[in-house]
Amino acid sequence: MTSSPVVGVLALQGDVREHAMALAEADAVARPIRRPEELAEVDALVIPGGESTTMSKLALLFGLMQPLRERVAAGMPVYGSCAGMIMLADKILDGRDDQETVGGIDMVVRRNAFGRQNESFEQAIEVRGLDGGPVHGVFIRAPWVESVGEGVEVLAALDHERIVAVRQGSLLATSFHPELTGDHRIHRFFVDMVRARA
Ligand SMILES: NC(=O)CC[C@H](N)C(=O)O
Repeated sequence: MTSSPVVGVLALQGDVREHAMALAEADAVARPIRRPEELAEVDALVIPGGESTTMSKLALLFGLMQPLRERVAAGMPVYGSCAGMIMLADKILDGRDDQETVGGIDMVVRRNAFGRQNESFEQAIEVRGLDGGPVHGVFIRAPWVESVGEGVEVLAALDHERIVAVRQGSLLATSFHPELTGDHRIHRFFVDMVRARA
């Protein structure tokens, strides 16, 4: 792909603008996505942070859940941060009973895993495959990955224990919010994944 890939940002809820700006910095064309027709037109998608229960509800209401699953099954690259990570999990813990996910990554993700004492915090994180030193990890009522299946590559873990970044094929997920830091390396990494696939 020589021209810039078109990357949608799921715009039902959450920090859409920040991701769109980070994608633009990473040389992608960003577009907000609210309808299935819009989803059909993008090369890849970012699912932002926000509230996964609300996002799930709105995705069902807007008729996006099934098209999202179909595009993921067809290999569309997707990056999910925080609530977006939850949306990409095949299985979640501590979700709402009626909460659905898009799925695609063979992992079990626990919502709000860091608990009350640690609802929001920041920590430097070494991410596999990312040059230039650790990223500044911003965690806001963040999930962690409780377990992963064989095909999932662990890219980062806190204290060698809590998994906070994973990749499975063309799907990427982080517990933290790189879009809030001004460091666009994660978005660039994702846009490179999109280019590599084209
Ligand atoms: N910053 C976030 O995206 C928080 C995620 C939120 N706790 C959820 O369950 O969806």
